[in-house]
Amino acid sequence: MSARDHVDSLLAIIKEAAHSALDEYEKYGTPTPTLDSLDSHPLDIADDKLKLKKIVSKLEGACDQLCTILAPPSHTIMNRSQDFGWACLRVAVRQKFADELAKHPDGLHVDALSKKVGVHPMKLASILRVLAAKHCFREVSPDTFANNRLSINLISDHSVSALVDFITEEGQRSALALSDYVVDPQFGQSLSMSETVFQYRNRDEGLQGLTFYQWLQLSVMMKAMVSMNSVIGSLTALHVYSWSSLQSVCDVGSGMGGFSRSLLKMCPSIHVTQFDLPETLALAKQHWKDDFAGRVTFVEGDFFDKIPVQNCDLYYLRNILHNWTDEKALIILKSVREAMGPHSRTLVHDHVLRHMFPTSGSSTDGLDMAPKPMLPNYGAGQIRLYHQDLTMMMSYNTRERTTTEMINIGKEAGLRVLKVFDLAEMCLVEFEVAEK
Ligand SMILES: C[S@@+](CC[C@H](N)C(=O)[O-])C[C@H]1O[C@@H](n2cnc3c(N)ncnc32)[C@H](O)[C@@H]1O
Repeated sequence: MSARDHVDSLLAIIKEAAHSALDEYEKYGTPTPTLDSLDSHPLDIADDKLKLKKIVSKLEGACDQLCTILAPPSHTIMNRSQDFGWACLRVAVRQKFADELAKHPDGLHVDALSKKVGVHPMKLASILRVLAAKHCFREVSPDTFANNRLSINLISDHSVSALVDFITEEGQRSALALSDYVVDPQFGQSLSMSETVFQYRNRDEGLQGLTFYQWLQLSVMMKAMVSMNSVIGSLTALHVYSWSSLQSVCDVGSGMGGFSRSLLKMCPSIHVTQFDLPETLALAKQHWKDDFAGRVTFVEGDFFDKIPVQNCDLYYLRNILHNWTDEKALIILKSVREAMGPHSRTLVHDHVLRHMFPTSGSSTDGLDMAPKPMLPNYGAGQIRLYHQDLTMMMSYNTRERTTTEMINIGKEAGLRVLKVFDLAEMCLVEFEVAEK
């Protein structure tokens, strides 16, 4: 295929995907918002954005591939090495730019904004222009900026704002240390959870031995996790799996119970047991108070020891296995297997690694595959998945798994796979007991 053929095929994919995205917005009887709009569209807050997410993977992947084919390579490499957007987002969130601009929908000059946010007007303008060039905030007249569809997500009470605060600190610091870490004779070759990039860059601070997980203030991580789950559309799982036929669900490593809460709302006859460590459940209970009284039970325990919640219809594990090594993930699944009755099911809800090439037939590991000439894994259309994989490595010395790897660990634990559901960024793998 020539470059011209590639470009023509990519343009056709982009046109078709862009029109499908417009259709998704317009299904709600409301036009697709422009970038200047400050109103939320019903689709922005819908639980089920799976169709749009799949379309956007295609669109982002195809647009990036098209520009990469046509731009001079040095131009592309330079753009990718010099991306300060994350640092500017961090300042915007910390100094509450969007909160102040929300009081001035027609815009505020940097001289006036500077007095409110405590950043020198010249520096403020440079930071805002980096962001506005990528459509976050808009410059309405010289040096006068206003909020737009993206920047309103940075207002402090928006869940995405907490996520930006979290991601732009720890992740970026570790990423900077990565090139030294990988060649360090001790840390670079280690797969121990106590010798990650995180411990490497804090090695003079007496943190050795403390895992990233232990170090994090539980509440900070939990707040960020709630936002993360909403951004990546975790609640889509409610709409692709048949929950209404279930009566009892054990949420294994339930955290703050974000998923259980939505499940209980959607299915009035379900009873949920939240199983987690005592310290996490103590925090979770503060959030739950008496909500759903009689339909939710809290059980403290350690999934490396035993899950004392027997014979539930379903054991649900969201964001659990990926921060443990294969050896530890196997112990967790064996505990789940022990708790399961002959008709119980287990649902693993995790990110899933997609290779750059098809592994069999027309699909990679049972997942959707991008149309040619796109990379089968959607390339830049799934970049967050590869960043997530790197985050797992830098924080825990673990990684995201392919569906085949998940299925194999399940098999070793005595579970047989029933179905894989592709949720665009994450997936659900449903298991039953292998031998009843
Ligand atoms: C990454 S969070 C996921 C929380 C939740 N499933 C979600 O998706 O929002 C991992 C959870 O596993 C729990 N956890 C960690 N070690 C555990 C253990 N040994 N036994 C039970 N739960 C544990 C943590 O307390 C935390 O709530």
